[in-house]
Amino acid sequence: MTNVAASAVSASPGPLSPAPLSSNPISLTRFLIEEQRAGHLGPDLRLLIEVVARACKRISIEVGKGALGGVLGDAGSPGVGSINIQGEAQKKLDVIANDVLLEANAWGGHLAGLASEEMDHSMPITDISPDGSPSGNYLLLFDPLDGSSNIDVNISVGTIFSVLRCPDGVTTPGDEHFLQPGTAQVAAGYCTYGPNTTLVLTVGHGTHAFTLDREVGGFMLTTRGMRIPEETKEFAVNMSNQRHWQPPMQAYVADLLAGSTGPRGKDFNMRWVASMVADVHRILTRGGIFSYPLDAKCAAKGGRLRLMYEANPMAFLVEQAGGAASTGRGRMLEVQPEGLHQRIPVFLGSAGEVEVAARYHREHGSVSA
Ligand SMILES: O=P(O)(O)OC[C@H]1O[C@](O)(COP(=O)(O)O)[C@@H](O)[C@@H]1O
Ligand SMILES: [Mg+2]
Ligand SMILES: [Mg+2]
Repeated sequence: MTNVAASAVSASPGPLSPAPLSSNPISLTRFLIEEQRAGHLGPDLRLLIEVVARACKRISIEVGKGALGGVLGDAGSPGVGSINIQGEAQKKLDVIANDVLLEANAWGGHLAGLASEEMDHSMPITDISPDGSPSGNYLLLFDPLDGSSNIDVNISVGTIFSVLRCPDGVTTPGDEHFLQPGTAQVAAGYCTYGPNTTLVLTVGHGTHAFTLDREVGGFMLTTRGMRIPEETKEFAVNMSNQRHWQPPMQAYVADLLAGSTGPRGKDFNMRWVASMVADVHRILTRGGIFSYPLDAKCAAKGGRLRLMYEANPMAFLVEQAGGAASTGRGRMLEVQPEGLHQRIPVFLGSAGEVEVAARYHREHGSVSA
């Protein structure tokens, strides 16, 4: 059978022609089987990732319903609302996405336990599985819907996840068993629900992107081995927090803003989606630095972003794409977590620029969290 799209492309070569469509796209399933054959993951982890990907597909459908599906707005009853463990108002889609991930993983997620940004404590799978037994040896952590503040205005949101091993001999894991440094992650990924739905994944052998083919109903490999350029002229930060920043961040951003007239000797552009998934996806695609530093507003909590649900999985993905991830004081993945919902300052993206930000932290006084 002729691939009509491919032949149409090849009939009009030229500098503006899109790349020819592959006539034989690689599905997520086939990719994972190839990774298993290469010894990069075992069958249980492969199936666990398939379950999470299916859940993300389901969340994508829910997000896509928008105002027509009654999924926008706050969770809870009108005027009362619902507050999560983070002290943040929950959106209906925060709750829906969390429920989708819980249900998917209770029915065969190959897990011993899971933890969610939206839940006070972790949950052993024995509490939710149909037959009351753990179904595997892994621990799954997720931010079911990242960028909640963007849901109602139709801007990209996403799901972030991280997979750890359940410690040997533990069949009913508690919160303490999840407190492993990011270097212990065996897989991490996110799914962005934007103009298209893209799943970005690492099992420790590169970072790869899959786009949801809505006609086929599955994720197809669209970028094998994402690479973040080492240098950049683009930064992402919530500038409205500027007056609350500490001296190192004040100095760093002042020099970025000074551009070609300052010590950096080049002009920088700024982007801020306010959905970490979307900002990180841009950086994985074309480079840049993403930062959420410590500021006076979040200092008591240790930072704004969550170590276990946001910073660690993104740090793993970024490092696997040749980038770097830091707290400003050290490598993100080496932080020993002290709490399931711990927060942390984040600098990640192009390795050269992350090192520059870390240097400002070394040279302009210490960060106090
Ligand atoms: O409100 P701000 O300061 O722009 O913060 C935006 C940050 O908060 C987050 O939305 C937090 O995620 P949640 O929506 O999961 O709470 C990040 O995605 C994003 O980088
Ligand atoms: Mg989030
Ligand atoms: Mg969230």
